[in-house]
Amino acid sequence: MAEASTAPPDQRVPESIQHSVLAEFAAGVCRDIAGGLLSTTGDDLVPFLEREVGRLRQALEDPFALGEGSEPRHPPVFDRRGRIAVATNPVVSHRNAIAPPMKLVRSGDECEFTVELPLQYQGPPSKLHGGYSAVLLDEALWKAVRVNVSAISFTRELTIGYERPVPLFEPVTVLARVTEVDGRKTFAEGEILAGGEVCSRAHGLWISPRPRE
Ligand SMILES: CCCCCCCCCCCCCC(=O)SCCNC(=O)CCNC(=O)[C@H](O)C(C)(C)COP(=O)(O)OP(=O)(O)OC[C@H]1O[C@@H](n2cnc3c(N)ncnc32)[C@H](O)[C@@H]1OP(=O)(O)O
Repeated sequence: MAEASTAPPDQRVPESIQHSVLAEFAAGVCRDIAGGLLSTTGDDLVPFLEREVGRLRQALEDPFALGEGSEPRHPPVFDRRGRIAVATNPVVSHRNAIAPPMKLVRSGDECEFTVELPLQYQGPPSKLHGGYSAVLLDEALWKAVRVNVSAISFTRELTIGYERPVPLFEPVTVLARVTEVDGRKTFAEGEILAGGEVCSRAHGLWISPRPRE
């Protein structure tokens, strides 16, 4: 995700707040369509699609129906070089239709996220696809590293243990923390929990690139 910074004085805000709200709403409709296409069949399919397209059309005609004064969660920002950057992150960005999105609820020595996964993330029936558990944990552990280590780091190793299936359609918690910092290397660990029980565990290594010569 781009690092937020103050916009240079000679540049305008990249888009109005209402357009950012609209873009995030549209991403939400896309998510609902993605899930609905997997659970809606036969004669129900066309009315389902009409309903979803209708929600989008109504929002386009009357953006204030989305809630006057509502704030976008991830509006475009200016990066360090003053360029407009959309938050593309495929796990947390409200603007990215393939992100669930996972929400950061606590940040510090330990980072805590919450997320509810719909049908498009299914592996076994009503359970999360294992590869997607790794995606959630990679993001959460990376965030813990980002919050606690000043240099940007990239995932070098990630090991996942699958102890119980992660349920779909209910809130799950993802926890992450740094365990050791050794020069450019940062080690972190974390878990996915459902109903207070650990479903998956992860540990891994994040490395910040060597400074340029
Ligand atoms: C402007 C930027 C904005 C960025 C925004 C980001 C948004 C991200 C969004 C969220 C994204 C979520 C996250 C994502 O998805 S991040 C994306 C997925 N990750 C990647 O694409 C990373 C690909 N890999 C690399 O680019 C390089 O390998 C990096 C830069 C990571 C390191 O390459 P470099 O060549 O520098 O290092 P090295 O490989 O020689 O190793 C260095 C040292 O480490 C030691 N070592 C290795 N393995 C182990 C081990 N298992 N236990 C103990 N030690 C180990 C090794 O022996 C060596 O030791 P020494 O010889 O120094 O003593």
